[in-house]
Amino acid sequence: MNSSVPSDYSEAYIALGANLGNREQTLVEAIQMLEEYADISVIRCSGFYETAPVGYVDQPSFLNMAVKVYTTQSPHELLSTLLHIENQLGRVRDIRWGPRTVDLDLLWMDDLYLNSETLELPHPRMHERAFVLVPLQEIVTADTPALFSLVENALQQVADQQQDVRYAGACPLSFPSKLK
Ligand SMILES: Nc1ncnc2c1ncn2[C@@H]1O[C@H](COP(=O)(O)OP(=O)(O)OP(=O)(O)O)[C@@H](O)[C@H]1O
Ligand SMILES: Nc1nc2c(c(=O)[nH]1)N=C(CO)CN2
Repeated sequence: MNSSVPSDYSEAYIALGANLGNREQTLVEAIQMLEEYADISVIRCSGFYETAPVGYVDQPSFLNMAVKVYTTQSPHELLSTLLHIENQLGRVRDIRWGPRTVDLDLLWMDDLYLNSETLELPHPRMHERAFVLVPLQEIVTADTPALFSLVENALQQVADQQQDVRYAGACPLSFPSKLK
């Protein structure tokens, strides 16, 4: 648990990915849409990473990144927010792990372990995906020790994937704090 998070707020980490359309613009729009919620404050944003598709490989390469937010939304509310933003940005679900205009996954929220029908925390596949771990490593600090160690350890396990994840530039957004 990160003791520097303002009281009443949760700390959450979100992975973003896109491999259809104007990927960079869509990812930026998704972050701006998150920031428009009065009860979500984007704290930190990784750079963009060009990544080879994993799982279903016959599809274009992805742009991936990760953001850290503070929020007073509950985990299920935040998941609904992410699904709503995906829909607003034109996400269509057909092939599992297939091409998408945008994907928003909730990776971690405080130090919660959840296993409900619609939400698992931490995200059950994050530790096996360099396209998640490399951007996440950019924004996680030792103030969040459980996540920090998870990322360090998991990255060693996926060292063979690291050539499939290439830094592609800084996030152009900055976030004046909305927190009181
Ligand atoms: N931590 C989580 N973050 C996002 N979705 C989750 C999470 N845990 C469970 N889910 C559920 O997974 C469902 C499918 O999500 P989605 O279509 O984005 O999967 P995917 O991105 O194709 O695959 P993957 O889950 O392997 O990343 C969501 O509707 C949601 O209910
Ligand atoms: N490189 C990359 N591969 C993927 C991605 C992704 O975001 N990036 N998302 C998937 C489903 O969550 C499946 N495969």
